[in-house]
Amino acid sequence: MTSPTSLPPTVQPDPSKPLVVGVALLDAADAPRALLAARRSAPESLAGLWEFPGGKVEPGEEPRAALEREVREELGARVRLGTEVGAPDARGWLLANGAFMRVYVGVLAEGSAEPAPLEDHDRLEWTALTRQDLHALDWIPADRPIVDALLERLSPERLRTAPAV
Ligand SMILES: Nc1nc2c([nH]c(=O)n2[C@H]2C[C@H](O)[C@@H](COP(=O)(O)OP(=O)(O)OP(=O)(O)O)O2)c(=O)[nH]1
Repeated sequence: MTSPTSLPPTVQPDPSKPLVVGVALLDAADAPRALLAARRSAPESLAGLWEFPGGKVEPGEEPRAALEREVREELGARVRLGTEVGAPDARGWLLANGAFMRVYVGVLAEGSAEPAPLEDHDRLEWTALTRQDLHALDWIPADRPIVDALLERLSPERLRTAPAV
């Protein structure tokens, strides 16, 4: 399946949509080499596309707590979250339906189970942190700029001065 590489320019923010949170789950906090990409199994419109594990923040929930919950439910794993992958808009990354998504880097918490595709996904892939390998996946189009921002942030030059997580 092929998908467009960018969002249509007509997407408008929709404040009625709940915030979405996603994790850029790395294999290591120091000198990471791989990112866990997850392939959606539903709904039909998104099935087969790759994404950052996560989901919608529930009313009254704090974004990071929501993300820890989503990772527990979807992957059966516990994460240690780091800082946010900064978006051009303070509200987060604009998605195709007008919702915003905030993305945090993270690693598996000590003693966590290995992630498994328990809910919403049919495949998980530890993918090399290279432009070529990451963009070879058929991402939800709105996620491609986030992949680029992540690669920029994890560039060797940046990692020399700031830890990944
Ligand atoms: N989790 C996630 N959702 C994304 C990404 N990119 C993107 O456009 N989305 C969209 C897809 C969905 O419309 C929405 C997230 O919904 P979801 O189905 O993952 O949320 P959820 O787990 O809370 O599910 P539900 O309660 O609605 O069933 O954000 C991404 O990288 N990760």
